[in-house]
Amino acid sequence: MPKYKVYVTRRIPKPGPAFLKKNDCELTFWDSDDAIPHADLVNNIGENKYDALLCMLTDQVDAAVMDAAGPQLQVIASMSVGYEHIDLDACKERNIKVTNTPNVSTDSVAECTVSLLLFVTRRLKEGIQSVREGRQPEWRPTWLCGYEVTNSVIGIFGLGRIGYGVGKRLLPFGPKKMLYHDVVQVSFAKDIEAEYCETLDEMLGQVDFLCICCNLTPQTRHKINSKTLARMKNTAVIVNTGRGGVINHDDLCVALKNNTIGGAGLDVTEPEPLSKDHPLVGLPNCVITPHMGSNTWDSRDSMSLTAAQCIVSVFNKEKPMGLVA
Ligand SMILES: O=CC(=O)O
Repeated sequence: MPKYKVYVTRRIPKPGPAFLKKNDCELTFWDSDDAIPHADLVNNIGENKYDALLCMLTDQVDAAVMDAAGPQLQVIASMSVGYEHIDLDACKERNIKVTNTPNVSTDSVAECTVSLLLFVTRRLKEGIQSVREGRQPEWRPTWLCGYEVTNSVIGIFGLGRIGYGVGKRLLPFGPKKMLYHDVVQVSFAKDIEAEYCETLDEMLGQVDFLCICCNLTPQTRHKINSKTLARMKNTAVIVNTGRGGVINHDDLCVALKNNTIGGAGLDVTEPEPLSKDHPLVGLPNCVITPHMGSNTWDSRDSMSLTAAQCIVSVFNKEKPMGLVA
């Protein structure tokens, strides 16, 4: 009989489940590629049935889930970097450990950020559409011109691992300046020649490219809004691979429509998924991808394994590598 029981809220890549099985765990899955509805999670987690919950960023893990699970539940391991979907206070009150999967999606998300940045600034969406719709004119000297990263000012909002990874990748393009804003100044910023801006406002007025790589917290929620957008250059491009909630989407839509900013590349939106009828979707200067920053086999296999390793570390009374709280 396996010693531990783990509830997994989705079908996930094999390395995590394989590791858990090797480490004396029996697994129960929400056997689907779609998210488990909250009511089903509360229902399925069953009192004192599970020692661990392996969840996704789409699962709202609140006190109701924890109470349904009962005191048997030792750890909630999210297969994600973000953990705003987990009620940390409720976990603390119940002495439940929370872990995430840092490091293993840094490269994939940083690569996605740079891809979006280039895609938007070089107006590739409009170019592709013109070909698809048979509107491609003969070569024209002033058609669909964008801006280069070379000699630009890049601003990184949130210089954690991913923000740093973005800076590292953009530095070889030869920007004029690299800036960052975060709650604290960090020493590794010098490796990417990034200067600290104590306030976001100080950074926004200067940047040609704003890369949003921060977490969603009460402090960052809707930090990009009509007021802050008004500080930006009308050619500036915003790329968001952090969390959709950092941007007020109504305000962004107005700014993009009025061309008071240049463009946006959004891998994360509010809400997710975004309806195809959302006003941002049809804008020529807005590229939206469906939260696929970490969609590489390397990242997803490692995220699965890391979440599993965190669970086993908690069982073994060791400090898990992705300990959040
Ligand atoms: O958004 C993705 C993650 O948090 O891992």
